[in-house]
Amino acid sequence: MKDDILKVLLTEEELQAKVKELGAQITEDYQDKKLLLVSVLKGSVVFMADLMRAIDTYCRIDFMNVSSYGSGTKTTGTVKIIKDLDIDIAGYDLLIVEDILDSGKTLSYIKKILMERKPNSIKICTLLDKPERRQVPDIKADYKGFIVPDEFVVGYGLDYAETYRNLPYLGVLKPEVYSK
Ligand SMILES: O=P(O)(O)OC[C@H]1O[C@H](OP(=O)(O)OP(=O)(O)O)[C@H](O)[C@@H]1O
Ligand SMILES: Nc1nc2[nH]cnc2c(=O)[nH]1
Ligand SMILES: [Mg+2]
Repeated sequence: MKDDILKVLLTEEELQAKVKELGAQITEDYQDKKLLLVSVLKGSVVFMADLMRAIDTYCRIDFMNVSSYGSGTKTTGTVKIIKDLDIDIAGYDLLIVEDILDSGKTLSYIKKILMERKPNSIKICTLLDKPERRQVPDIKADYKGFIVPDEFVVGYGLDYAETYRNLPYLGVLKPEVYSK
């Protein structure tokens, strides 16, 4: 698997340090709130698992599965709900946890449908932001780890054709991997 990586963009240490920083900020901001962390499957699970342990205040967690990329590297533009939340979110302070904000279609769709359910507040925490590829201009992250260049990145939860999610770092694949 390592042989498929062209370059490492963010090391395991850099990722872990940033997650600690984000967790500390969220801990401070949500002291007197009813925090519900909403992880968007599957990409955000690795970040979510680390982030929730870096947060030192009361919180609950829930998961939603939405998919728009299929097995390719380009958004299909259509976001589908595959699994909805279990919890009724009325009265909660939601923090949507995402691995990457790219075209913005996934997060703008999720934010819109969750706002209709009248939570107390909704904010977005994304580990990665790829602003050069944005198609929905008004979607912004309230907490952001790193800005990444316009390249398809894998690892730390992010996949190519459902593979590479288990890499502990973030990297870019060699071009020949896509023609396999
Ligand atoms: O800003 P966007 O262009 O919408 O892209 C971001 C979304 O794309 C990926 O999910 P994907 O739909 O590939 O599913 P996955 O999380 O299961 O990999 C990623 O995890 C984000 O959720
Ligand atoms: N794996 C992966 N999924 C994405 N979804 C949106 N952008 C990306 C990306 O750069 N990599
Ligand atoms: Mg995702």
